[in-house]
Amino acid sequence: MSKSPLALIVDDEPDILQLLGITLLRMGIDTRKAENLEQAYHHLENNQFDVCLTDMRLPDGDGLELVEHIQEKHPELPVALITAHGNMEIAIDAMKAGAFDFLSKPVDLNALRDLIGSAIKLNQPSQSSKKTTRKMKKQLIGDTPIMKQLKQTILKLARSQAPVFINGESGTGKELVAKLIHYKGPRADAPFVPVNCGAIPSELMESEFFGHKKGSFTGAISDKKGLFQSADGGTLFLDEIAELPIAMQVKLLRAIQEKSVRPVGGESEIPINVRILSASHKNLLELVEKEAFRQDLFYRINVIELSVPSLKERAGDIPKLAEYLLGQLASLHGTDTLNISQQALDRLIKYEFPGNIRELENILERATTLCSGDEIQLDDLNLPSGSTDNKDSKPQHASIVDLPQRNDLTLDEYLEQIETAEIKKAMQAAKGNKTQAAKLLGISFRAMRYKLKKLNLE
Ligand SMILES: Nc1ncnc2c1ncn2[C@@H]1O[C@H](COP(=O)(O)OP(=O)(O)OP(=O)(O)O)[C@@H](O)[C@H]1O
Repeated sequence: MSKSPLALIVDDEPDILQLLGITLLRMGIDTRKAENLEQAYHHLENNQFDVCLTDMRLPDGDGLELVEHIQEKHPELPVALITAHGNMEIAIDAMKAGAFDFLSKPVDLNALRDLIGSAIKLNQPSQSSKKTTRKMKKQLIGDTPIMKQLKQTILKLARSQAPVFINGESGTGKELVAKLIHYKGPRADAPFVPVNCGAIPSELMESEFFGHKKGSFTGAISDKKGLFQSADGGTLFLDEIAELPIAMQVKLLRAIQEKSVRPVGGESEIPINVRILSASHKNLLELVEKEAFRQDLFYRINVIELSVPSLKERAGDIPKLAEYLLGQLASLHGTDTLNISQQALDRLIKYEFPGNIRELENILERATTLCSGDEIQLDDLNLPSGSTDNKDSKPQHASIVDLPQRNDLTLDEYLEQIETAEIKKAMQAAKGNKTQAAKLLGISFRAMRYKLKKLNLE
């Protein structure tokens, strides 16, 4: 028979210790109880725990000290803090210090069960890793020091429930990193729900995020679950979070803080248990300073910030990446994997990659089509000549070239012509992907949609 998991619970109020103990016992978890730090340290020395739950205020110190002690002496042990209601600052500090999660007082027993359940799963990695392998078809390739460090951080963050903000240039792999954090953690069996915040029309946002009730607005022909509910038990990945309109930022903050949502037209709140990961290629702090992003939401989602390096910063990974991506293309097309000539590889290593790995993928896909033998040659890459190793040069698709003659066009007509040409070029470079094309042009997805419509380019 396998042993029951063991939890350490630390609180100076005997009633609370008893309530926590009974709840955990009903979950099949044994407990050791401590009323202060000294007793907690003693138990930690003499037992092998699966999870620790501690109150913030203790007679001989505070819960943060215990979090730090555990981080140092027992880094594998998930520890969660119980904080006074509404004291988010301490909860955030605790997560930054390495706490796995937090609970607010009065402790909601359902939330407690979810939290303990997730923590216990961390010690049964075999199940999740099988799942990970099945669901993660893509790998994070790279073994330059900066990538090795990133992979280690991902594993550490996967064990925590802390919100993580992933920053990095477009196409660097932010979504892939978010997926790994999810699939390598205790939520791997529940959904990973990605959402591009720039791609939802603002009038539909509330209903997309929180769901709606039948008849709550024209077109609401049946009840609909929102993204939060779809991600229940799992992870909601808010990509391009900087694009969220301010009004939606307020509603999002509320949902994250209250851990519940109210569907449009609904009467009651629905509790949700979702980990929030977010990403943007923009500098959120700058947006906070310009008042384009709410500071309170920024602090809430940016408990931990993770930077994904650009491809330029890890050019040493290009040969391995090229080999891996060519393998992926071959299995997609059901063909043999193409090789790549040394000359072509050298050219790629020198190239600037404004669009990072997504651009490398596109270049190799195009090269695969153009290649007539079994080895990709320099010409097959079809890289813009003169682009490149020169740090000051601009990516081809982001610069205005060959300005047309204005002749007798009005200024507006002339500018429209240039705009049309640039948008077409970006759409081509992005293979028709509007989000990507908008990024290349440095405009929001909404602006892109508006322009495509206005210029009749759809
Ligand atoms: N280290 C890597 N190894 C292998 N493939 C990668 C790696 N990083 C990114 N990719 C691939 O590159 C493509 C772009 O990655 P992803 O969509 O995660 O980037 P992103 O930073 O989220 O982009 P955006 O800012 O445009 O949303 C994906 O197909 C992804 O699988």
